[in-house]
Amino acid sequence: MAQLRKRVPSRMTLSPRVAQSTPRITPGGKPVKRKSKGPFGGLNLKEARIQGVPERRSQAAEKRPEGWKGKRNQPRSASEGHFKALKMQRALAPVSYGYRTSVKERIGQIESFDDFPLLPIVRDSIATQALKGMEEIAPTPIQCLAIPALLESDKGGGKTRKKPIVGPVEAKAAMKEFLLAAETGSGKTLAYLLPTVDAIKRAETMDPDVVAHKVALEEEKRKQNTLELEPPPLSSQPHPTTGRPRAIILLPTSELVAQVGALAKSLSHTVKFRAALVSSAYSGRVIRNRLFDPKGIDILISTPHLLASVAKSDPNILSRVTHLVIDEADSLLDRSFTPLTAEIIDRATPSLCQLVLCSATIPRSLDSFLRKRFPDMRRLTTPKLHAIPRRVQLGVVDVEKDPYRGNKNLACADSIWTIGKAAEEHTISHGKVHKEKSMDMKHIIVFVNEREKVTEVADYLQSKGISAEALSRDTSFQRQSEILTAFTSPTTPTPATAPSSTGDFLTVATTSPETPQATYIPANRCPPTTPPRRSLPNTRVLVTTDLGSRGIDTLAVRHVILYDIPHSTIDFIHRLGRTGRMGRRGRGIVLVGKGDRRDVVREVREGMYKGQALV
Ligand SMILES: Nc1ncnc2c1ncn2[C@@H]1O[C@H](COP(=O)(O)OP(=O)(O)OP(=O)(O)O)[C@@H](O)[C@H]1O
Repeated sequence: MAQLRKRVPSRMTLSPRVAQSTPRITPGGKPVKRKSKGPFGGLNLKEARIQGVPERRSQAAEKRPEGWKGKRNQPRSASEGHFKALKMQRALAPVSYGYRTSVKERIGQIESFDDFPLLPIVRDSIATQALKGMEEIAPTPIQCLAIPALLESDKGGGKTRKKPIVGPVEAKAAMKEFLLAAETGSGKTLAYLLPTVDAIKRAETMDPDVVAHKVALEEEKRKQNTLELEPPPLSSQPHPTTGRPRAIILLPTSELVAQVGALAKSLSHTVKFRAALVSSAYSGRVIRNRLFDPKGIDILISTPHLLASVAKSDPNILSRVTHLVIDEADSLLDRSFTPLTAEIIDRATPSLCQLVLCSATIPRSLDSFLRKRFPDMRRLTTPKLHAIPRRVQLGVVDVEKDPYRGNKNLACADSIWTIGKAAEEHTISHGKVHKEKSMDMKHIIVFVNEREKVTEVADYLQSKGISAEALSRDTSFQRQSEILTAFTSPTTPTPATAPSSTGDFLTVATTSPETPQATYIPANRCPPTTPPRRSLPNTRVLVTTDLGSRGIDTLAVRHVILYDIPHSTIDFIHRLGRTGRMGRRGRGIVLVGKGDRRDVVREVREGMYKGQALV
């Protein structure tokens, strides 16, 4: 037995080679793979290779959010991850969630315009001029961010830029650059205008030329009074700012020049500065008289086209500019405008103290242009940038379904009739007399993608008894101003008195993520098909292209119809931004037909419902 034990080793004894790896080469000379599967696959291993149990993650990995797939594949903003169709287009530059949160906290600390170190005369003019007639005035988020930053930079604070990266001329050492970006209708104009006016007024007392001119004027006046001579024309010398403004505001269209110009003029009545507006809407003589008024100009408001052509014949026009504002910067720095705008910036740079760009959207192309050209630019963006406010609801009309069967014009007319009739019923149900009906006048903007379509759609709507106007580049400036006046004066009820969000919108389904493709249920009445025997007396419609989507302060507009699906989220934001301005409610209706990107519409709608920034 003892002998037997010696010859047969115990079955419980491990092989002395257990820790050695399997011979790598077979007798035939081929490499051998260790079998890891099978019932004995896990035996005789130095490490337990247990499958299905996650390895311990590194400290850095533990900090990363769930579902992290590497930096490149991650959404760069909080909302980006939810959009699939929109991600294909990716039109907008992302703004991080962390930045939005930190800005929100900063904004929360400011409650009143009194919190800004504005000159008292400028501060008082906000209530008496700029926001006349409004009760309980408070700064909006972009005003909370921009006004203190721009004022501080004028006093010498903040980052400065030494030299331009691109451009022929060397920059003055103290030039500071800002990008103001905030939702549509959020008061960006005042956000840059108030600090600019403030800076102009402060500089006035320090400009030696202006001081000398003032002294000369007073001297002349004194002489006239004492000698009692026949009054000669006052000072033969024009003001130092004649033809050489201190501040310039650039806007893409004549309509916007008129709009911003009106605001600047209203402030000038109390703050006492000279604002001049020039655009192609005015004759050559008017432009010349305004630019070379012997009393001088403090702020010039113009389009880049006009200013560039003036600068060609009179380069001095840009020689004293200390403040340059490029409003609607996403348009003025797009492919078509950039050469003109960039040339103006370059020529003004030697004297510039402050360059301010302002926009409701930061397209990716603008983002990369700015990073290259103005790497030190300070970005002031609001927490809700690129989000369409939740108070704007979006309904979808399926044009392919009955009764439209692919007829978009018919669907558009029927939507307008529904809105108009609902308003009429609302007026009647509230027992208003005929005279007061004008109070409930509905202003609707219909957006089309192509200029050629503007007149066609307007004509069709007119044939259906709807008061529709076409507004395009072909419309004369005079006519454009007349049409726009009706849409820009705030005749619609204020939010406090506005009808309920469901009361006057009978047939278009409201925004809900559960029914993103909600179908338009036509009203019981048929839309008019014969020449208009009926008409909508309380409804005015404007049919336009992108021309009417930028910057126009259409306070009276409660409804926007997207006849065509906008080409990008940028256009969605600007077009829907014509309604729901400054805290008002608004409705959008999008007409979806054959071949239209329903997935894009669905995602925009979902994003709006959740209050997310679009991508
Ligand atoms: N602090 C404020 N309180 C109330 N209303 C304000 C305030 N600031 C501006 N507004 C009003 O808000 C409206 C929209 O302002 P503004 O045209 O400057 O918006 P915006 O942000 O430039 O819009 P868009 O991006 O469409 O150009 C104007 O009628 C303006 O008078």
